[in-house]
Amino acid sequence: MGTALIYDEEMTKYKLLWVDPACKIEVPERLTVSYEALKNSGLADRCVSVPVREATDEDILLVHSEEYLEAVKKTPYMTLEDLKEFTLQYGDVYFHPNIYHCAKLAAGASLQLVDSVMTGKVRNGMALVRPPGHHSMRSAASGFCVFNNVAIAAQYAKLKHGVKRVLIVDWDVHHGQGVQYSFEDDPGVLYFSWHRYEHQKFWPQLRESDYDNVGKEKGEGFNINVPWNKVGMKNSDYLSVFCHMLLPVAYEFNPDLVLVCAGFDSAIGDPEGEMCASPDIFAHLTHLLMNLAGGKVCAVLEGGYNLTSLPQSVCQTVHTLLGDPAPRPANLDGPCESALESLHCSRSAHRKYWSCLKHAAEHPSSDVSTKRLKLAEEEEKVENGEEKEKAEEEVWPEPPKRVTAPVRTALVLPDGVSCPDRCKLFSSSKDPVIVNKLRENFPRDAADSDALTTLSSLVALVEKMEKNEICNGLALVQDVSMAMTCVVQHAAIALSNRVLVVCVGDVLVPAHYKEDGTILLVHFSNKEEEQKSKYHIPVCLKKGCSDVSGFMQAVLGLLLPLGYEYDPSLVLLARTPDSGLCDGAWQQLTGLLQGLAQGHTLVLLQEGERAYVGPTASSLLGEAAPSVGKIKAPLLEDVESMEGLRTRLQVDWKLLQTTAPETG
Ligand SMILES: NCCCNCCCCCC(O)(O)C(F)(F)F
Ligand SMILES: [Zn+2]
Repeated sequence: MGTALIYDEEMTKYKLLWVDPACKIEVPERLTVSYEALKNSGLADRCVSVPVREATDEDILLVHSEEYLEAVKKTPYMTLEDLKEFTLQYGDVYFHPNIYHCAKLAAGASLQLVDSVMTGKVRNGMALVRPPGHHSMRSAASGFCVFNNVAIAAQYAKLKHGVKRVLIVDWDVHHGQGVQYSFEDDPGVLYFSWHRYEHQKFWPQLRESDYDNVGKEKGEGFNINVPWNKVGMKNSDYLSVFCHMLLPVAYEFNPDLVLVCAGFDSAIGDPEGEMCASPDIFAHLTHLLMNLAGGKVCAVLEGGYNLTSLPQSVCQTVHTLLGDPAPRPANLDGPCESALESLHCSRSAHRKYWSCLKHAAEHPSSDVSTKRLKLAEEEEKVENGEEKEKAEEEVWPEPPKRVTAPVRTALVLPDGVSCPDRCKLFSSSKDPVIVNKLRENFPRDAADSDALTTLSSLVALVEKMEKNEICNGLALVQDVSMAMTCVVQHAAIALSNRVLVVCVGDVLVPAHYKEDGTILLVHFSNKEEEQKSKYHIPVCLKKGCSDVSGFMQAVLGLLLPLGYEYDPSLVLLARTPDSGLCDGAWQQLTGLLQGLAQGHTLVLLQEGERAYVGPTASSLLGEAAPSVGKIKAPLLEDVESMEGLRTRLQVDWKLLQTTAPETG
């Protein structure tokens, strides 16, 4: 299934008609440069074009009051003076004779997107709209927003498509207070937002945007705020919050639909956000959401004011929605102290609502306030001192070209095993160089020509992946350990780069691999094992991988952060029949890991597990993994051992941190 793209140039036909410094950044060019970038890169033509429609009164009244709608209906007939007058009653927003029409199109576009995804016409999609929506409230416009596009879409999905649980991820750099107000008492809508806050000094300067606003009544726990109390947040800060806050809760919530308030003012260069995350981070944020809700992800444009980073971020998002592997993440040097502080506070505030956070360390409330005071004082000093250079002058490298490999998924299968469609059967040309090298390294197995054939095919496959001629692969082998050793040896030498090896079940890990960081081995099993070193990490789950909750929490909170920080050029994923891992969790793992190494994932399955060829291939082809259902509380002893592992590892692996290091 494809990716919908919803855009209509009518939404560029309104603009600010008077002088207002607060609103001048919201210009029609935001939409035109974004759409042009999608056209010029060929991405638009790869999408399914879905037309906009006007939201009806009924649609709009799902969120807004009649009096507000009636008032907005009058604006097309207002004089300039009346429009100015009308605008004064709201904050940081402007009206225009054509904005009501465009606001109906923006909301209608979001509903068209929900329809296309919920009816299975497409798998996911993006709506490029203006005016944006997430600030507008039941009876008020705010922050360039007139109707709350995403809030209307969420209510519409519940009403028209019987969706029970909607996850709204708001990665715009401003707090979507309008969305929070709409759903704060609704356990059927989980709203997650990070936003520039600076201890309530940044617009809209609301006390209820802080981390302790968790929702109310039946909606308690279903509103997550992660305030950024400093500017300059980077890729590591964003990935940390996804891995340690959003994703664990999202998997526990188990949504039927994911809506994204896709604002890109959280990217580098934006005058509003003043953050430092690079545009390609949105490829990873999008990828990390795509195995939720069976892949039903609807991204709706919100903010984004730098006319260079905005189109780049939009393209990164659409590339990933189309299934193209994400580029390797740029310099992840660990979250900053302020981000860890916010992450910790948010996790603590939600401890009692989410079992995945139940063991998040308690945060003594006292020292937050003193800390807050201290930080605020420090900031005063800094501001008066140096002149902040303008965000517009920031420069950053163009996101790397995302070339799709000619072959997506290649399979090495023994005779008689059928190859799933859309996969390419692969066997090496019995390259004598490879065969001879194998004879040297595997004298005992050299006799067995089948093994030799398989191994030489594997080595040839890894070489094709390295050249990006093939994206990912799967092999059914007699002996997973031996195959893994062979690939590891070859990869470490040939790739002269880094290989992440993920073992599920009791695979005999390559004994003699070097300790030089060319291999990072993460081994999931139910056997207590001493952690050998920084690069050999045993993750012990009491009930092994049959405990989906423990396994998924370990994947999200340990494996993903490790993998991102390690930034391998190849991911080798091996499982053995005894692993006990269920299909869903296995496909989630295979799906999530494709966010690394430009999607170069090689899966090794034991001969006897040919039943896994199909499901694994579908995940390698980029199909969303089936949901694993509502994640329950992991076993206490598993949580304790994982927290212990995290504490030991975070010295070397900064993306594992979830709390600010204790400062004096
Ligand atoms: N320095 C100018 C002050 C601007 N203050 C208002 C900011 C509104 C942000 C709107 C947005 O980006 O959140 C949306 F997604 F809604 F468009
Ligand atoms: Zn914004």
